[in-house]
Amino acid sequence: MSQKKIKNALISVFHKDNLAPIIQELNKQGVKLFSTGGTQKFIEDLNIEVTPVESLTSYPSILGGRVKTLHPKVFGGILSRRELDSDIAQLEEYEIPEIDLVIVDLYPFEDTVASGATEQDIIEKIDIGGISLIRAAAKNFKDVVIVSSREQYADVLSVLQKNNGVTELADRKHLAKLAFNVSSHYDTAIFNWFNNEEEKYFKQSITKSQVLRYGENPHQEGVFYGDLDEMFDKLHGKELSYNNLLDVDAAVNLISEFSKDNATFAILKHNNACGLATRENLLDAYKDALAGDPVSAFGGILISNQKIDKATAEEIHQLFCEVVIAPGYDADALEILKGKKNRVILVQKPIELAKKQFRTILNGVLEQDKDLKTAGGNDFTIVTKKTATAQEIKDLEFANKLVKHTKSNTIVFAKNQTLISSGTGQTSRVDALKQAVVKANAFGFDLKGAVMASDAFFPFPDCVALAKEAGITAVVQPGGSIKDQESIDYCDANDMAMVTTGIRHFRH
Ligand SMILES: NC(=O)c1ncn([C@@H]2O[C@H](COP(=O)(O)O)[C@@H](O)[C@H]2O)c1NC=O
Repeated sequence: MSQKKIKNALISVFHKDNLAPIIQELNKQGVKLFSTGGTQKFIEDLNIEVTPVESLTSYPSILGGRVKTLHPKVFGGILSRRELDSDIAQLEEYEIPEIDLVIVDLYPFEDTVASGATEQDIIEKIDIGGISLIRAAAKNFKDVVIVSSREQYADVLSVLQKNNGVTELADRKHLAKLAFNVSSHYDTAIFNWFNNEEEKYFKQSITKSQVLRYGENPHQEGVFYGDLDEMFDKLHGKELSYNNLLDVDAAVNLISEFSKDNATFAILKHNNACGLATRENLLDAYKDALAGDPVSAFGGILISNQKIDKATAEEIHQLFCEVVIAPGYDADALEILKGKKNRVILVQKPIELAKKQFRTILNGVLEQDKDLKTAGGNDFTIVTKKTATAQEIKDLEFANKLVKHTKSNTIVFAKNQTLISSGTGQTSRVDALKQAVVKANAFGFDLKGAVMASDAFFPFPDCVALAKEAGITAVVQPGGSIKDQESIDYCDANDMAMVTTGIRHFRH
């Protein structure tokens, strides 16, 4: 029979918030309530009759709460198949009541780990009875309703109200699916807490998702697994697409390199910056970022490290751009930016970015630590006779931050805290350099006095020679080539400064 009326319910929840309405509804419908210690007290405080689970099991809660519902009288009532005469006969024989509804909210394992609790506290927050109740009730969804999270209370309440406690098979099966989502997520979190040794296993569980319009191209389906609301407040515009999300990721990672004390604006296309500038004020930072490559900026992703004001918004509004990201917007600035219906406007919340990266390859997954190292001026080793000037050092730092967030092979030219041009994602470093020169020339930039950053070492002195020809006066690179000295000798012979960082920034 697909329709079931609830007669008996077992309620055992850690967080008691939002529980009252559902308890009151069950009471109204004459459902008999069984419950564990704290939950029982909560129900009693509502002046609602409740039977302690101990009087069902004839056992007290023991071992400090480690065993309270783990008993055949509880699990028999949940797992019995109502259509099987032998199961029903056994329930009668052992005086086990059928339990048709189970509400559980598990011990907060993840929050406990995140709080920096001791190992013993964490272990005590591994819920055993609750997870068993969830799995048992979900397995027997044909007869039992399982509510496995506080987030489901509102939906379940409206189903109960609508049908006076009668549930449909489809609803119960859906709740069973949600229950296994909860239990598998919970066990993944526990496993990953243990999974810190040499022998690694890949297990991730993300319970939030967003179906995207399509993937990278319209013929590909796409889904984002994660919680965008945790990172951004979306104030305006259409849904973010798969490609938008990749650009947004690149943008927030790039901008995280720059201190909020100085206004910095970046424009990205296809995950690479095509404009970046740090200035005294945001308007200038935006204008100079745009000047870097106004052609590529069309349809780009814009990100600022400071609140966007009206003057900057007026300039941005002239440009067709897909997404604007900032820590905030002045009210008049926001009104201007909302002037384009589809333009996505995001407020970036101050949350920490993930420290691990995963990507699928072949028939598996690659994992690595995120590239979180950035060399500052103090980490630079000057390897040439000529020292870089104070301004060049600032520009070298700037260019080196940028190179780290650009597809390899890459060469970045910068001057006065502005991206002049870059060569991105080329199969040879020389080609990346040539591309950067062509782009700088195309937009009328004078490379005289500009600096150059390279994501990896120079295997030959050809790059510094081409850079010299273009007008570059100082270079930053990781170093480490067996032929480093040839590039250094070239710089020494040609009045150029070179610094090394010891940190390679490949980005494949
Ligand atoms: N040990 C058991 O048999 C057991 N049965 C239910 N729990 C959990 O106990 C909590 C509720 O406890 P209380 O009602 O006493 O506040 C819930 O998070 C539930 O998942 C148990 N605790 C942990 O394993």
